Amino acid sequence: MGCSGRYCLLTLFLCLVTELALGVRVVPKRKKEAINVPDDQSTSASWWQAGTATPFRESSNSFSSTHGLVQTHPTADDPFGSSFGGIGSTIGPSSNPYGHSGSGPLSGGVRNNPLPSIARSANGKLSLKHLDFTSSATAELRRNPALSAPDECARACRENEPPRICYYHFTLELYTVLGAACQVCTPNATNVVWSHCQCVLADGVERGILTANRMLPGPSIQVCENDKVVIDVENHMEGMEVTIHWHGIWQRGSQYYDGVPFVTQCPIQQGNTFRYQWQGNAGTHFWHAHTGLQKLDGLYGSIVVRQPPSKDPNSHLYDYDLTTHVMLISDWLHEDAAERYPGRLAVNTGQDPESVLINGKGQFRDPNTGFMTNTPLETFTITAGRRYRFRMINAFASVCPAQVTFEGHNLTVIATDGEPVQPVQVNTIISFSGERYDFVIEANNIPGAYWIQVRGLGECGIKRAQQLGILRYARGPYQPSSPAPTYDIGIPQGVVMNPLDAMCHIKRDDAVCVSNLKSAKPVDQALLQERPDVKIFLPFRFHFYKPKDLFKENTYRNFLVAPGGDHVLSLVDEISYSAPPAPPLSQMHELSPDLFCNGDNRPPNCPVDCRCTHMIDVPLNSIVEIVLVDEVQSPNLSHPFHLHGTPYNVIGMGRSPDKNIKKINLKHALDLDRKGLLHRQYNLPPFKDTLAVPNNGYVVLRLKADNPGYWLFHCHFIYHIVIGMNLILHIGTQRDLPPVPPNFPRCGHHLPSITPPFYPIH
Ligand SMILES: NCCC(=O)NCCc1ccc(O)c(O)c1
Repeated sequence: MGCSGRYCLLTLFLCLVTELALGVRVVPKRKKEAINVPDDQSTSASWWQAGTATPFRESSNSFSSTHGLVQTHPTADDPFGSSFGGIGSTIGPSSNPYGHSGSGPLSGGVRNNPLPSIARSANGKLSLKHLDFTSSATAELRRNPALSAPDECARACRENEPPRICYYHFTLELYTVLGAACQVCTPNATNVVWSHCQCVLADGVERGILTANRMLPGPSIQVCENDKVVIDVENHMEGMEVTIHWHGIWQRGSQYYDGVPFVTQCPIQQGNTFRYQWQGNAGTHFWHAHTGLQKLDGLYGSIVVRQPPSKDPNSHLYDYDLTTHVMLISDWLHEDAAERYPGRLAVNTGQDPESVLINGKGQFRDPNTGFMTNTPLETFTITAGRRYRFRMINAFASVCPAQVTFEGHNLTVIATDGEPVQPVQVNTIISFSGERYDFVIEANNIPGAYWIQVRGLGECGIKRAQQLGILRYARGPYQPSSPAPTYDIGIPQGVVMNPLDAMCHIKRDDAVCVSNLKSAKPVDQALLQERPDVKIFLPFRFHFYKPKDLFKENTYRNFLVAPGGDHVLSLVDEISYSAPPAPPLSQMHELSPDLFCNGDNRPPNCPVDCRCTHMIDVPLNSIVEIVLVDEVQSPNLSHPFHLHGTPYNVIGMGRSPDKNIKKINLKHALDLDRKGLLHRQYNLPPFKDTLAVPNNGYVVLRLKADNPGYWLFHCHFIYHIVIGMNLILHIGTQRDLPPVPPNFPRCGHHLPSITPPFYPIH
């Protein structure tokens, strides 16, 4: 059964046994030419056959496939056609239950199918596999004819087309990378079995994970602007509660479905299903768990809300906007994220990831043995002469910035965090947890295969975490001809989008700061008046505990053991956020006002133990300015702050102009502001919802508070969230909110009065 190679399935399992001591599943180093199994081949078991040539593909330039889904336009370069205006057909998941190609472990064979709303499998039967793995999803779609399936929603968007209701069902489970499902996904298996393959490969290293629908990333949501998106989240994670946040979706009118635990909802209990529903604002977004550390264990996936080309100011810059050209990058551990929290002192210290994944794929070189896994790398296919919109999502959870570079190709940035910007051409993009960058790649090089490098920067430099992918021209070779870039000898970086030095005000041609970007859509003039209605300075830092203060008897203070062994707590405006026992959005009247605090109203025990629900009230429709000031005393960190509910405009960004100031702080920032020395520029400041505050620097943000609700504003690093680097921006009053949905789940303490014991009954 496909076990013809030198390393058949059985051998591999023997390898596993011998490698158990390492806890790492590795395969012997392969001949160089076999490093990257083209992902179109991953319908075969070729990735198991380490070291062997891949017979029918290495020499083949055709689209034909010996099994699985068949390319229906075998002679065309690019079978997408151009009948859908500037967008091109948006396809891929149409024949793939995994959502975009990258999300399915063995996807790729389904790439480039033209736009049928229901895919045909090789045997010609209509395939319903996109519906879900669960019969409940299929049942819901059958029951309600108003609902559209994922593949029907992932389409080219047209003006005047009626909106759809797009239905998704996520089943969340504890699961395994390289579990026994991977034995089922063998060659010669029928297409149906392959299509339902539940094998998660990640970087080829075995571990326990959390999954939605047994995929990594989880299902991709790809819809058109104005579609209604309905997601039933069924929690089957043993002993875990969960919420899912739809990062970048504003939730106007659907405040209850923002997915922040104890802010907008009670977490979904094990065994329960919670129905999220919202209408998406256009752009590249993503979803992820917002509870605990679950996101880092695999609970994330892409969201793309497309528009008719006429509504995108940059649509003339690209020919195709394919479902398969979503690039979700994530950092990856080889153990549960909770193993690093609060943090260990001897082995596996700190929270830095071992690895990086591109659409859940990658390879890993074991630093102890030098052995490298041979799992498939993500491959994006393009055709010479065409221009492609790529949608990059930084789903990192750790503190590492990510640097993305494409060999031999410029990147024209056209949007960030879902919002269009005037195009700028760069060669490499540095992004932080929670950011999205959309860029255009023109297939203008020699048709071949080119490396994609994603390098973890900052603390990730210690373990040299990186990942590779391949940009491949249709009908060209599958393997890049150049040597694989390494961490230390990478693809030349050229012009950098988002340089870490944040030198944004000098003229330079080697970098573009976020604050240099110009919005490609108009900015409300009211936002740009000199005096905002509300101005909020928010310094943030760590509190470094002395261990003897931290471990006092009868105290249980929150902390993280940072990579250097420091025990730290997060403070925003000297307050460490702790969640209330029930969400203010739905149960405010039951919450004691004493729980809440802010800079004007800190609890009496501050700063010694300053934990409370940090909440700042701003009036509905006010113009708000927020100045974030990095008071963190560590040279390596820039903290990305994400705002729920509404985007902000980036008015300014920088560092102290005073060379004598070694470390910026609130007092100095106030001083600079008084002197008019905080950089502000009002000419089309870009919209963002996640922005890294430069190390030892500041950012100036503006927003119109016109979406009432309780919106979390926080550092997007997952281990900083759990030690309190959050606050709630409360816009408007209870009266401004839509009513609590009927039967909305409730939570809170159970502290009844203590009743006296019964008299014993004889
Ligand atoms: N006196 C400098 C030492 C220092 O800054 N130590 C903490 C840095 C830190 C904190 C939290 C993290 O999550 C992290 O990765 C690194």
